[in-house]
Amino acid sequence: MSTPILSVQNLTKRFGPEAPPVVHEVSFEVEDGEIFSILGPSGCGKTTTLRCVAGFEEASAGTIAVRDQTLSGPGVHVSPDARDVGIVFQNYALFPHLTVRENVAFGLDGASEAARSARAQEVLEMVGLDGFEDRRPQHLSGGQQQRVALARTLAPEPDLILLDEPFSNLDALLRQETRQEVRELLKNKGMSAVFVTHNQEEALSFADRLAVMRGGQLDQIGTPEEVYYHPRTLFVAQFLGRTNLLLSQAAGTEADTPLGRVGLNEAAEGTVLVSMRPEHLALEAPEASDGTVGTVVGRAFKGHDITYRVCCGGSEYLVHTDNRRFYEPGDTVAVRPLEPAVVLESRSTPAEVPSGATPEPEP
Ligand SMILES: Nc1ncnc2c1ncn2[C@@H]1O[C@H](COP(=O)(O)OP(=O)(O)OP(=O)(O)O)[C@@H](O)[C@H]1O
Repeated sequence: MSTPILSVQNLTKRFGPEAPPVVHEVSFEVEDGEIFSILGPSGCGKTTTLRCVAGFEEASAGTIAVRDQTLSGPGVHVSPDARDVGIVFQNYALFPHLTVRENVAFGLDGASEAARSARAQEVLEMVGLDGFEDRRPQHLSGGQQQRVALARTLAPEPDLILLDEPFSNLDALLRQETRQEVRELLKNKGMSAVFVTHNQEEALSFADRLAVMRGGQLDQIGTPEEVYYHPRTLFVAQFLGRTNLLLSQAAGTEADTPLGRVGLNEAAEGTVLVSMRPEHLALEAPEASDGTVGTVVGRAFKGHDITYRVCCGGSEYLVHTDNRRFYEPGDTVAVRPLEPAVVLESRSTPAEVPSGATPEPEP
């Protein structure tokens, strides 16, 4: 396999010799051309990890290498400006007194002014901002400012770019559009990126792979599909979207759950907590199903699909279905699992966690 563009091994960062680590033995690798996201709740250590990679923070332990060059390690700390890494901050940090073109040309050194200006122009065209070169940043929309910040980072063609919550200042529609455009741009240029966010949907739709972080550690690394459909911990299962938890008795690759006997994604024994996404359950007419009988207690119609809340055996479950068949609150239905349940390695003992639908993930 080729050398990863970024390799972070056992990175630990503490602010003060006696302070507890805010990043603790974090390891991950980013392949060439890959968009990698670090996803986690506020305060879990995402920005600190990114700042260590950029060189703004000195690692307390562990190593950081870009291609074959060690940037941080025992006795090594390469300064930020000597790292071939570009960074896009949350607030864009554009210079208000410079034009868009000047902002982009600012980071290009070595060349003549004419050459820098020409390069800035080229990158501005690439991000769809030709025609805006002579404006000042405050006369641009949030999405356009975002693209100026990105153009400024792309102009020196760094090996790797780091993005810290880059879309957080944009409204929902603009955020979706901008991140699609940025993703296409990075992919067209074959650039590698590490992108930090607390927004689940953003990480799932923007990244090729993501790491879920909590309390300074990485719980799981995988593709969006892997972490969403095969969460390894209770935290990952709950943080990535709503799910149903089922306290179950496992015997090999099957378990008795409150929704009947189901297959498991991996062998387990004894009392286990398993997760089943709402879209992996079906609602059926009870007379034509061998599913678990329950009562519809709520329904959220979303146009293309419907989420039902169904009460079975005293617990409420979420079932996400297409809208070919309608049920009303009060209807008797059968709930049938469509896919194997996912065994969670919960850090809390399963008995503390009741069966049923999880609440809305934060934030
Ligand atoms: N310079 C610093 N000195 C002391 N503590 C710090 C410093 N910078 C960050 N921290 C602490 O480290 C922890 C992790 O912060 P960090 O900014 O990395 O989290 P985050 O996951 O990026 O959060 P957010 O999404 O809110 O930005 C927090 O408890 C924060 O208070």
